[in-house]
Amino acid sequence: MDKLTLFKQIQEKKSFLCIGLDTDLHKIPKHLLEYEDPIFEFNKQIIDATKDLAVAYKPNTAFYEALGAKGWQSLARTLDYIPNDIFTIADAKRGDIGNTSRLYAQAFFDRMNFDSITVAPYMGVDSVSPFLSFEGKWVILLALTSNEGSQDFQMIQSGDGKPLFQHVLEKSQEWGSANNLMYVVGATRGEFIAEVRKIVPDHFFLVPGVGAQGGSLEEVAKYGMNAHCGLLVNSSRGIIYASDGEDFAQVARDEARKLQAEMEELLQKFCK
Ligand SMILES: O=c1ccn([C@@H]2O[C@H](COP(=O)(O)O)[C@@H](O)[C@H]2O)c(=O)[nH]1
Repeated sequence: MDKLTLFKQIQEKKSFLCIGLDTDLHKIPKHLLEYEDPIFEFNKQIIDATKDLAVAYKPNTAFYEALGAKGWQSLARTLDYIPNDIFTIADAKRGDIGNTSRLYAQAFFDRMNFDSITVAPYMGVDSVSPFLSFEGKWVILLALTSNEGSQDFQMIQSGDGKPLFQHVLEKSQEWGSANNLMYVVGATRGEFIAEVRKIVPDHFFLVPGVGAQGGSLEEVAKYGMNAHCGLLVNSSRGIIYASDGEDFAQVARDEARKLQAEMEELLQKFCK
């Protein structure tokens, strides 16, 4: 999916919501365990209940990989079930020496046909470029993550006074463009979102950290939105585990709807 198509979806749905499918056998409603593939059944019902409110779905691959071959199967079935006009993100945080990265890219882009994958920048250009060579696909590079440990390396200042995340943003612009490269910027890092936006004015950000991690959606939109919205804001647990009863899909919809309604107002206010 290209940038303008993504923006069109955002305009039509009045939403920049990404729903995280962090589906855990221990957290899904007990009655689903009777199904042959409970993970897929859960995802299917969440997708059915929210597909008019979300512009992206983001399965975090760890939740599927942990289940071995069966988990990979549930992931593939889930991906196939997501409507074609909704952007898909493999939150896999990959990156290795070039020939290995190429195989990761083949796995997620050819074998599974995800639109995008999250990639760690730490190993540099040859670890990221193989993902960028896939026409029509996106790399979402970890820039400033939402977790506490982001302080450990991403905030370290080099001799020129710039934090490491700034080097990641600047250097990686030599590798890709706003048409195939997005950045992960955590909602919990509100104070830095404006700075990041100055460095990469046109790129989309994938913003995790609202909901369960406590980041502010209003702040993210105020400091991060650009003329094409430029934001995909993710919520996983806050939506998919809002109820563990038989009503889980309806309650997930209610939570997604609350975020979408807020997003509609924020788009009117800041998307200029
Ligand atoms: O900086 C990052 C990068 C990725 N994540 C992932 O996003 C979701 C967040 O889930 P919530 O339940 O909405 O907190 C999860 O898959 C993380 O692995 C992140 O949180 N921060």
